[in-house]
Amino acid sequence: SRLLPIAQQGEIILQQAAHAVVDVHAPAIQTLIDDMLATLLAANGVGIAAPQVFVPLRIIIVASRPNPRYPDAPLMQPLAMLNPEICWQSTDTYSGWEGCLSVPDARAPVNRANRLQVRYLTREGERMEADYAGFVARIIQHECDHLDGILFPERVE
Ligand SMILES: O=C(O)C[C@@H](Cc1ccccc1)[C@H](O)SCc1ccccc1
Ligand SMILES: [Zn+2]
Repeated sequence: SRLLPIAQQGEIILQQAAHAVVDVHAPAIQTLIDDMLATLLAANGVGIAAPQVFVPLRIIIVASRPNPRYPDAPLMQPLAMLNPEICWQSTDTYSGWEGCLSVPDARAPVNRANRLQVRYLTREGERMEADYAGFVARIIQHECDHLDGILFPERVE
């Protein structure tokens, strides 16, 4: 895997909507997922979206782990979600600190839905639908915002 450059706030790619993946099995897609994972881990992130590595595709990786701000965050195997769609989210929201690999040195409290249901394709092309809550739901909302060109400072009230 390669470490990819991470787009910083101001790059137009971060403000654009990304395109759906058509062929999940394409070698270039599989390589991109591996490179996004390596880049995410090297940057100590808990999530990353393809536009952040200058690729306008609807691919995110969710990789929650306990961290100073969220010591009780679940430790999970990094999960690639292709063409993710949040198909339901709770009206109850909660505020939590967020950061962003594309907005360095910024931390702010953001209100996010506490629970959600997301439909996506796995990297093997399997259709999945799953429920998430808490910090993992927060990461998913943050990453799906990236796919629509939205950065977390735009969510700060
Ligand atoms: O830039 C990104 O998308 C990755 C963010 C993901 C994130 C979303 C919501 C809340 C926290 C993080 C990076 O992981 S920022 C680094 C980080 C890691 C753990 C906790 C907070 C911030
Ligand atoms: Zn981000």
